[in-house]
Amino acid sequence: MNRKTLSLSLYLNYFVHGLGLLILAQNMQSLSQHWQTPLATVSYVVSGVGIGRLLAYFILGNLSDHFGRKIFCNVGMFSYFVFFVGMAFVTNIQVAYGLAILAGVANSALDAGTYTTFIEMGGRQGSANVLLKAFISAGEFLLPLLVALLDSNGWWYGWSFLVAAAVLLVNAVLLNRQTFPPRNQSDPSLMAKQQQLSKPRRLIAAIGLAGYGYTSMALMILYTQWISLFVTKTFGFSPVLAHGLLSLYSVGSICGVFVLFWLLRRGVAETKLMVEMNVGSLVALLIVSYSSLSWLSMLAALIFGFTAAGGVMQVGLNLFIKLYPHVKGGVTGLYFTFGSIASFTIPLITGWLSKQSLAAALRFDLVIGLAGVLLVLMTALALRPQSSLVQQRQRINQIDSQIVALLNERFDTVTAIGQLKMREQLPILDQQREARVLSQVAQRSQRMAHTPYLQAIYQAIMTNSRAYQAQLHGKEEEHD
Ligand SMILES: O=C(O)C(=O)C[C@]1(C(=O)O)C=C[C@@H](O)C=C1
Repeated sequence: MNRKTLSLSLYLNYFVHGLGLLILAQNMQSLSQHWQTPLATVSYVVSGVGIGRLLAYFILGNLSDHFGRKIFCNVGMFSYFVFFVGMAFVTNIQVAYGLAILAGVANSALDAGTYTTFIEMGGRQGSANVLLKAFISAGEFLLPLLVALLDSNGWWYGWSFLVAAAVLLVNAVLLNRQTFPPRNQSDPSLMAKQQQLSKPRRLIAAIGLAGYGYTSMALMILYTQWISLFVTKTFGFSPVLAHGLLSLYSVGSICGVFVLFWLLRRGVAETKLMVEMNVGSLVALLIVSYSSLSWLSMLAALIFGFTAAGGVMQVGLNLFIKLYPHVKGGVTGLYFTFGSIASFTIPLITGWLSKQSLAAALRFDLVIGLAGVLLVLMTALALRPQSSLVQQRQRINQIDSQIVALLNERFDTVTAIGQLKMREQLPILDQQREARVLSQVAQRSQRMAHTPYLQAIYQAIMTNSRAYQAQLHGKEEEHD
């Protein structure tokens, strides 16, 4: 496996994905003319992408755990290829909707194949996954320029689709020459950490992270959808400044990716980063929501992009994958399904809130930001390193709960034997049987040093079994 070439190829797919994310929205006018339909119909077609994601993420993520990552990178590339070429020529709305769904499937397949591969390559803290965000942003940055270039020269809009398809074609050759790292392999130190974590803690962290899959996506979507309108109507900002707050957010986001990548490489704890970034984005959002000072809003927009869209969502996913290293694909699918639910529900919720006021719609992002902070705090607390005494005692608690359940079962059997003995008028004490039980304990014991202690414990158990049987006998006799 040539790590550099494989990484480059995986990154290149995300550049194309960045083009794909905006290509329909940026070509709405041309598509509506070509299809001879109103803009609203084109917008309806765009919603197909979200449906495709929602349908595919979980399924494809799990399948990638069984069939390997490479197949899913290929499925993603092929589906995107069909989408780009098909969308350039299609005239039928139903087919266009089908192609949009396919783009959502392509996105899911690429994620199932790529995020998992980067973790399996074993880079420090999965920092490579954060860099994927930079390639997405590069695609999102270049696409509007490409569309504008075609438009200003009066060239066919379909070229923007074919450029994306061509990059994919070249990359398919590049990617298929590479071998992928073994699937679901786990770093032994990671496994040890994961085993030390008690089940309830892992579950709490998993709930926190799944919730964060929703809030992290919702936070970004809501801001990008409403910020420009909100500041224009609420504070009377000029259109240039209003759009500038979105551009500054993008600039902040790209800077954030590189800083986050660097911090993760230096070994900064992921949970610490997530808490700090989320608190930072909540503060920045508070300023954007309430400040009418333009310079302050600009600064806050930059910080918000840096902290909310600088790859912190990817850090959450890395953490989640490391909690369940045997099902990396399934976890990726689950995390992004929550993200897709956010993309689907936020426009609906905020659309409804905007009827009340634009401020209500944008400020709803504060509620989401606060929920995000609480979820990452919950995750960080669950994952915090524990003193070894506390940790070992927790392990003992787990073992004890299993032992007690087994002892209950043993006592149920002792009860049954006691009743049989009473019916057949046999004595409670059976010394031969007790000697046999003790010798079996010695045979089964895996540590010689433990054996006499285990036998003493068993002797105590049997003495108590007899006491229990005698008490039952007493009760039975009372009844008689
Ligand atoms: O096997 C029996 O006869 C039991 O009653 C069970 C049991 C035990 O706890 O294992 C209890 C008392 C006897 O002296 C021997 C064994």
